[in-house]
Amino acid sequence: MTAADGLLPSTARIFVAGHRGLVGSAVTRRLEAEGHEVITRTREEVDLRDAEATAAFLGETRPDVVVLAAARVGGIMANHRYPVPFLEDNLRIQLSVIAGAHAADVDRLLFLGSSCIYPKHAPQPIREESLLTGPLEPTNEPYALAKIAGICQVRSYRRQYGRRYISAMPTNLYGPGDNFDPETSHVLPALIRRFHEARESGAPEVVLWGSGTPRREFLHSDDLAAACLTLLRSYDEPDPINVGCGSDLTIAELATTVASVTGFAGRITWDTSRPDGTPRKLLDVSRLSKLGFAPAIPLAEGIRDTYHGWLHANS
Ligand SMILES: NC(=O)C1=CN([C@@H]2O[C@H](COP(=O)(O)OP(=O)(O)OC[C@H]3O[C@@H](n4cnc5c(N)ncnc54)[C@H](OP(=O)(O)O)[C@@H]3O)[C@@H](O)[C@H]2O)C=CC1
Ligand SMILES: C[C@H]1O[C@H](OP(=O)(O)OP(=O)(O)OC[C@H]2O[C@@H](n3cnc4c(=O)[nH]c(N)nc43)[C@H](O)[C@@H]2O)[C@@H](O)[C@@H](O)C1=O
Repeated sequence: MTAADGLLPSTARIFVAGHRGLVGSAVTRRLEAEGHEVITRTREEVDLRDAEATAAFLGETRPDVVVLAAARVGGIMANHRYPVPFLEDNLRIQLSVIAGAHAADVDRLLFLGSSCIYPKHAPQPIREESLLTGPLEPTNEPYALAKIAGICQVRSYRRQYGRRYISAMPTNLYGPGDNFDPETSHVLPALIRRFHEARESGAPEVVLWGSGTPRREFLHSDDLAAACLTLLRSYDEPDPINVGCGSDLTIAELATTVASVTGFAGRITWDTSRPDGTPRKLLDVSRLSKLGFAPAIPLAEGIRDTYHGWLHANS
C-alpha cells in the first residue's frame, strides 16, 4: 500500500488486534460488512505482549493496516486493584504491536487510547490540547500513563519514519459482548447485571458504588466502530482525536435508565466507600464532527440492545 492508494483502499487487508473484545468485535463486524479482508489471531495463537511472536506473525501475514484494540481493560475497581498489569500489559502490547507493524512495513495503524489520559480536572468538554496539562485520576493512572506512552509511540513513528499512524481517544464504551463481571466491569454492564439479578430475585434494593454524582459520557461500540472507519479513511495527524457522543449524564441518572430498561422498581442506594473516580470527563468532539462523524445509537436504545444481547448470551 502506498500514499497514492489513499488512506484506506478497499483492498486493504486489516489486522484487528483484540477481535474478541467489545471494540475489536464491533470493528471487525463493520470492516467485514464494508467488504474488507480482516485478519485475526486469538491471544492463545499470538500473545501480543510477546514482541518476538508478534513481530513474527506480522512479518508473515504483512497486513496493510493494523487496528490496535487489544489491551488490558476494566472498570474503576479493576484498575484500582490491578495497577501492575494495567500498566505493564498495555505497555508491552503497544510496544510489540506498533514496533512490529513498523518492522513489517505496515504504513497505516490506528491506536485506541482512552479519555482517562486527560487530567482529572481538565476543563469540560475536554479538548485534545488538554493532554499532559495536569495530574491524572489516581484510580487509573497506570492505565492512563500506558495509553499516553502509546500516543507518544505513534507520534514518534510518524516523526522518525513518516508512518501514517494515528491515535483515537474514545469515551466510555458499552455494547453487546461487554464484560459483565460485577467486580471488574465498567459501570454500564455492571448496572445491567445488578438490576436484572435484583429484579429476578425480588431484592428490594440495589447498592451501587460511589456517590452517583460523577458524570460520564457513553458511546455504543457500533458507533465507535463507525468512527474508526471515518478516522482510517480521513484522519492523518500526529495529535490524538477524541471519539464521543457529545453529551453526558450522572451515574444516578444512568442508574434510573438502566433500572427502567431492566424492569427493577426497588430502591437504589450508594456505597460511598467505593471510589467515584474522575468527577466528569465529557469529550469535546468538534474535530471528529468536522470529519463528518455523528453517532447513530441513542443511549436508551443502546442499553436495551446490550441488555437483550446479554440475556440471549446467558439463556
Ligand atoms: N471499554 C471501554 O469503555 C473503553 C475502551 N477503550 C479502549 O478500546 C480498546 C478495546 O477495549 P475493549 O474492547 O473494551 O476491551 P476488551 O477487554 O473487551 O477486549 C480486549 C481485547 O484485547 C485482547 N487482549 C488482551 N490482552 C491480550 C494479549 N496479551 N494478547 C492478545 N490479545 C489480548 C483480549 O483478548 P481475549 O478475548 O483473549 O481476552 C480482547 O479481545 C482498548 O484499547 C481500550 O483501552 C477506550 C475507552 C473506553
Ligand atoms: C473507560 C474508563 O473506565 C474506568 O473509569 P470510570 O469511568 O471511572 O469507570 P467505571 O465505568 O468503572 O465507573 C464509572 C462510575 O460509575 C460508578 N459505579 C457505580 N456503580 C458501579 C458498579 O457497579 N460498577 C462500576 N464499575 N462502577 C460503578 C463508579 O464508582 C464511577 O463513579 C477506567 O477503567 C478508565 O481507565 C477508563 O478508561
